[in-house]
Amino acid sequence: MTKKYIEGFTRQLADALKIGQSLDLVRPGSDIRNVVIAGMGGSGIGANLVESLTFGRIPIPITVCKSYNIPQFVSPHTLFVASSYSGNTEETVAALNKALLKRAHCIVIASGGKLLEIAREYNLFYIQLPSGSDSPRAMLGYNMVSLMSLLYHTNLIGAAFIKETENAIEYLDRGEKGIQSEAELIAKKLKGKLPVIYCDNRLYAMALRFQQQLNENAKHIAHINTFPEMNHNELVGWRFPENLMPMLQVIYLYSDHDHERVEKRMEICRDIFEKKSNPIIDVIGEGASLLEQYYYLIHLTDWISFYLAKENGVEPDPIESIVYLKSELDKLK
Ligand SMILES: O=P(O)(O)OC[C@H]1O[C@](O)(CO)[C@@H](O)[C@@H]1O
Repeated sequence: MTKKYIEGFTRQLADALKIGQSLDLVRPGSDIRNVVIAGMGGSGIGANLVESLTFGRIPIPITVCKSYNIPQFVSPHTLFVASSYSGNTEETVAALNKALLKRAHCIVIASGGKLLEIAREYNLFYIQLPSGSDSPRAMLGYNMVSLMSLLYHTNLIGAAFIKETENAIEYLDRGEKGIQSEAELIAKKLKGKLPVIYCDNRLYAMALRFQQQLNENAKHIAHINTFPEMNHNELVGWRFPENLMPMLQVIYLYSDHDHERVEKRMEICRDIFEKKSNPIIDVIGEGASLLEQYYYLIHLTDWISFYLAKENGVEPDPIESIVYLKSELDKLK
């Protein structure tokens, strides 16, 4: 993911809002009983983030689908969104085809490819994203805002996300320099270490985005887990292998929506982790609402992955191992 996309994150959000506001979606009606969003990698993470942001706030379940298969419950009462920037990712295309067979209410988000062909063939509603990027992970702003716009136009969420996105754009633009310097400092601390990202379960999708960006941009392995679940298992594993302990670098991600008991748990565990490894890096979401804090954390952690790529002496854009994997898979078709 090239630098210009990280720099352009707020412009992307602003553009995505315009696209979202101009949608002329025929409402599926009140018979929608669940939402399923299919997407992989850089296009799937937007679904995780939106699912997490809406958790406890919308009356029907959202399920994220990251495979060739779809849940058995998909039916004409399902709002099924197939999201793939290229429109050609085989798992997402397969999932959409299965949802069509189940007569789900299908919608496509893509810049082109097979998904748009299917959308046109079946007369599905679609959001066409601007083409030109070869990194779907760089289009997260479009992806998230498109998904929230769809939920808004189908009456599943209110309009608050629009104002919150506008607030975040202003806040991030004002704080850009500070965000970059903080990211650079954190990246230096991560060099040569295994990042272990912990947070409240509420921020799971955010930790996943951070992990994926470290993987693809910095070519760096990372581990994530959430509180309180990790207190019931992983905590006990903080003993072996002994020679790995000094290489672990714990990063705590925070939002002000973290559960108060989780905050206490994280503080008790701080001592345990710091005795075994390095002082914990605290990364705190800034902004008034959870969505604003998510945008802040996305932007900051994108920059961390960019600076860690620099520290590692690699280009953030290419994903050679994935290209190799896909070419090998193609031979087996
Ligand atoms: O958004 P798309 O085009 O479906 O791509 C999904 C994922 O597939 C890849 O293009 C390759 O696996 C990733 O870079 C990307 O995150």
